[in-house]
Amino acid sequence: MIDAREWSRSDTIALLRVPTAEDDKYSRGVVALRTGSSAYPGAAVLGVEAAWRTGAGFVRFVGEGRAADAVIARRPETVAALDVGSTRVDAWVIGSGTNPVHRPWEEERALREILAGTAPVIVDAGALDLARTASAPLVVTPHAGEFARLRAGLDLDPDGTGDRADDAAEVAAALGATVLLKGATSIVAAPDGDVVAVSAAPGWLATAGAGDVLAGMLGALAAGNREARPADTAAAAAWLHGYAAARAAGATGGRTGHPIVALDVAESIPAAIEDLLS
Ligand SMILES: NC(=O)C1=CN([C@@H]2O[C@H](COP(=O)(O)OP(=O)(O)OC[C@H]3O[C@@H](n4cnc5c(N)ncnc54)[C@H](OP(=O)(O)O)[C@@H]3O)[C@@H](O)[C@H]2O)[C@@H](O)CC1
Ligand SMILES: Nc1ncnc2c1ncn2[C@@H]1O[C@H](COP(=O)(O)OP(=O)(O)O)[C@@H](O)[C@H]1O
Repeated sequence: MIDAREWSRSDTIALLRVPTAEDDKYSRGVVALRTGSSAYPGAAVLGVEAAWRTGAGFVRFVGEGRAADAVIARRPETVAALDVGSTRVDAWVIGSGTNPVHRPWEEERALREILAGTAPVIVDAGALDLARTASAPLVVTPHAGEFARLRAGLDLDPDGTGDRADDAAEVAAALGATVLLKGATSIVAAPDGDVVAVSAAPGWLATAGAGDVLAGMLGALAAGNREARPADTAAAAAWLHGYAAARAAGATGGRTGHPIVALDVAESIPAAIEDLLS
């Protein structure tokens, strides 16, 4: 049984970058999201909002129709187009708000190209089935239901051993990728066998769209920390996500707090970062 180390507030602070006079919008990190769909346009909005609020210098959205319109209506700072061409991308986010059962072949081809690239890719929800085909550095972000499906796709017992750290480490080794297994306590397993547990979040965070917010945050942290280990970036994103949720819910300092929605978490990220840096 793996003994997962608990990820801390100070571990998270070490991954937060304060921009300097030498920075520009590109050096702060360019995130591209290929997320959302006509069925789930909101997931695209949540991820884009979270990426901006986590401090990305440039957020691109790849898509069209309802999702692209909703993204631009909420965040006109975003550059939306049908592809990124040869422009710089420091990290990709794919899969949130998509369903592999309804994936057109052009979409699948584009996702496979991203997964064959060199920039790190955050693989969420409806793109998880493609993770095993990737050569790019990956962080996969399944919830418990998606994790069981991911294991089945790797010919592993979907139920695992019941020990989440062991089970996540097994998937990380099988994929050669970092696994962020979400839950009340999230587990981050690196392909080298290192496992940490992240438990900064209040129960109020169990709300639809919270995972879409996390994917956008992780994209921004990965884009801004290109030298960091993907597992450290993933753990820092999960901790900051939990802390931003606690702040949004008024559940810090031992207080019980109140209900929140996913967009509240994204909006609370800047103040959460300010707290950590002061
Ligand atoms: N506003 C938007 O646009 C939003 C868009 N979204 C997008 O929707 C898409 C579908 O994502 P999804 O997670 O809702 O459904 P799916 O992956 O099909 O699995 C659901 C089944 O898995 C099981 N299950 C077991 N454990 C579980 C757990 N811990 N957490 C959750 N489920 C768990 C459980 O089975 P049960 O336990 O009920 O038998 C459940 O019935 C995806 O693209 C996502 O990005 C959402 O983010 C919402 C906001
Ligand atoms: N009981 C809980 N306490 C704290 N955080 C939780 C709890 N349940 C889920 N979470 C967190 O909420 C988020 C839910 O993500 P996910 O299931 O992907 O939702 P969605 O697909 O609707 O965006 C994850 O970050 C997870 O760690």
